[in-house]
Amino acid sequence: MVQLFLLSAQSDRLRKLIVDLEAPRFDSGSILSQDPAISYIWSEKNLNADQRRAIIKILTAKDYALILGMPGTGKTSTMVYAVKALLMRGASVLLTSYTNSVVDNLLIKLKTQVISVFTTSCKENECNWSPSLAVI
Ligand SMILES: Nc1ncnc2c1ncn2[C@@H]1O[C@H](COP(=O)(O)OP(=O)(O)OP(=O)(O)O)[C@@H](O)[C@H]1O
Repeated sequence: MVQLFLLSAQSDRLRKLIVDLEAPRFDSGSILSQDPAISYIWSEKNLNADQRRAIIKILTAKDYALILGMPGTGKTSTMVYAVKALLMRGASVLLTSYTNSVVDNLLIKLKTQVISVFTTSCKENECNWSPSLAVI
């Protein structure tokens, strides 16, 4: 919150987004890049076209991305693959929600999906558990 009141370029940008409701920006150039996270999303067969497009938006967001969908349309599943793609990039991910049950559902799905990302950092039976995923 205090960031909004500071005199810096970053705070100025935050004020434009939050107070002036300026539209968020997306990096259209990186869609064609060699980013493994984007390649992974293009190749993931369990995603439909809308889910894939939503995750590409998340991965190319310069400010933020909002995903909107009717109940049961696959938002939670989309977030699982988005989190996996972000972790591939080495990003830190904070999961939070208005209700505990939404976070619980996400974690149940992440349990089967994200473990493989964590285990890639295992060497000789010693795992370096990454603190990249935080849950509130
Ligand atoms: N691409 C897909 N192909 C087939 N089934 C899918 C796909 N995406 C999601 N589903 C299935 O659709 C159902 C609803 O998905 P999900 O829970 O992700 O939706 P949601 O939008 O988060 O739902 P809610 O709004 O109720 O929280 C689940 O059974 C999920 O496995």
